[in-house]
Parts: sequence; structure tokens; C-alpha cells
Amino acid sequence: MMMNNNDKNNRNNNIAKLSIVKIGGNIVDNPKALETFLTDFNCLEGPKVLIHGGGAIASKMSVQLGIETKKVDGRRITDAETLKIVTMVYAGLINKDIVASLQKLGCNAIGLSGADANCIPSIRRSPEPIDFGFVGDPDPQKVNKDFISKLVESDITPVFCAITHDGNGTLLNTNADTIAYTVATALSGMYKTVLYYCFEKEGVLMNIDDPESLIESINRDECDKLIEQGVIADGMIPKLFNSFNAISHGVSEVIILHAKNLLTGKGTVLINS
Ligand SMILES: Nc1ncnc2c1ncn2[C@@H]1O[C@H](COP(=O)(O)OP(=O)(O)O)[C@@H](O)[C@H]1O
Ligand SMILES: CC(=O)N[C@@H](CCC(=O)OP(=O)(O)O)C(=O)O
Repeated sequence: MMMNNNDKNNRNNNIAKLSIVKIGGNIVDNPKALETFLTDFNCLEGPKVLIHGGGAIASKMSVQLGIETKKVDGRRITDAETLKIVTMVYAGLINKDIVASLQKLGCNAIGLSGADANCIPSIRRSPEPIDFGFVGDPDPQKVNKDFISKLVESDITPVFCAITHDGNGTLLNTNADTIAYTVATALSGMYKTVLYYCFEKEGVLMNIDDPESLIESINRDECDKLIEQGVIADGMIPKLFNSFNAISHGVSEVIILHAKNLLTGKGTVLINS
């Protein structure tokens, strides 16, 4: 349905809900799944922000260039050569491909890194106890939320990649789930924010090989027990930590779900208790 100017003005002055959507690397690496996801994302009602990963493509590119990929606790050890690769892959190829696809769908997207308009400054990780190299951790309080809000209130959809900067001229690689948490938390003071973590599984599962074993809701205690039992592992651990951080810092709702279910919202809902 077309909006007339009055409708637009009303909505822009009073955004009821801002959707922050993160799309995981396995969907980004699957052109058909990505196209379906972007079509659904475009249909999501109201203003929205997209954050994308792309770790799988960066790892493939590293192999092609003969550079070894090393990860600790789901985070990439990013030396100077790896920083060049992730910058080219995340801020260049993937970001611009996604923006072009959204433009084709009629969504007025703008592709950004955290350095653009100083949107997401971050602090380089201490080299102790593990030296991650050029990896940064952002702070929601430092996000340029005024700029991001100007974009969404102008019906422009920001698309962020997983690159931030230290304010001293150095780009830093940052986990895309953490960027999504940071942006959602920063904007939660201005809007009711809902954070969707979309990936290639139905949500948090009791058995990762059984899509029927969806855990419909989860709180911190239940999460800790399932981590201890080994039910929740790998990249799901930082995703859940980011989710609990978001829900306890002002984000209204966090859902971890299959990319194909974005419009129904069926997945694992985080409980702040
Ligand atoms: N209990 C679980 N339920 C669902 N996924 C899990 C679970 N435990 C571990 N995982 C793994 O976590 C991965 C998601 O984390 P990650 O790869 O970081 O996601 P993304 O692609 O969004 O970056 C899944 O692909 C899955 O292999
Ligand atoms: C520091 C760090 O680990 N950064 C991530 C950024 C990309 C990302 O998070 O991508 P996914 O969402 O596809 O995992 C990486 O380079 O893999």
C-alpha cells in the first residue's frame, strides 16, 4: 500500500517500532537463501536496520589467497593481511551486493561500515590473554544514534557490515552479532527496538540436527545449564550472550530464528529473568 505524505510524516515523527535484523554468514553465502531473505526483509513493516555477517565467505577468500584462518571463541584472529581481506569482503563485496539487491526490491538501502559517519566506534581488544589482532569491541553509548535515526526517519535503510574503527585511523574487525546488539541497544533509548538474529536453523535447538527440537523461550539460567550440558555450543554461545545483553539493556524483544521465518517471528524468544 502506498503511503501518502501525511501518513509518512506521522510515522516519521513517531516510530512505533524499529527492527534491527542480523543475517548470518551461512545465509549470506547462499545466493538463493539470501535473495529470499532480502525479499522478506523488504516486506518487514516499519523502519529497519540490517546487519550482516559473512565469516564463511571471508574464510573461503582467505583460503584462495593462501592465508590461514584462525578463530578463538568464535572470533577471528585478525592480523594485518586478514584485516585487508575482511574489509574487502564485508565492507566491499557483501555490503554492496546486499545494498544493490535491496535497491532492486525498492528498498532505499545505504551500505555502511562503523567508520562511516563515525556510526560504530570501537576499542581494540587488549592483546592479553589472547591477541586477536585488529578486533574491536564497540560500546552502545558511543554509537552515532542521531545519524542512524536521521536515516531511518528519512526512509533510508542502513545496512551495516562487521567493520568498525578506533577513531585513530585503524579499521577493526567486529563480530556481526555484537554489532547488532550494540546498534539495537544504542537505539533502544529512542525507539522500541526489536532485535532479530536470523540464521540457517530454526532457533536455539535441543538437538542441532533436529529442526523440530526448537526451544521456544530461554532465560539465562536455562542457557547456562544447556551450555554446561554441551547442548548450546560454538557460535550460539556469543549469540546468546549478545542477546541477553540486549534484552537487559533496553531492547524490547530479541528473537533467534531461521531467516525464512523473519515475517512470522517464529523462533527462540529471549526472556530477561
Ligand atoms: N543448540 C543450538 N542450536 C542451534 N544452533 C547451535 C546450537 N549449538 C550450536 N549451534 C551452532 O551455532 C551456529 C550459529 O552461530 P554462528 O555460526 O555464529 O551464527 P551466524 O551464522 O548467525 O553468525 C549454528 O550454525 C549451529 O551450528
Ligand atoms: C571478530 C570476528 O570474528 N568478526 C567476524 C565478523 C563477521 C561475522 O561475524 O560473520 P558471521 O555473522 O557470518 O559469523 C569474522 O570475521 O568472522
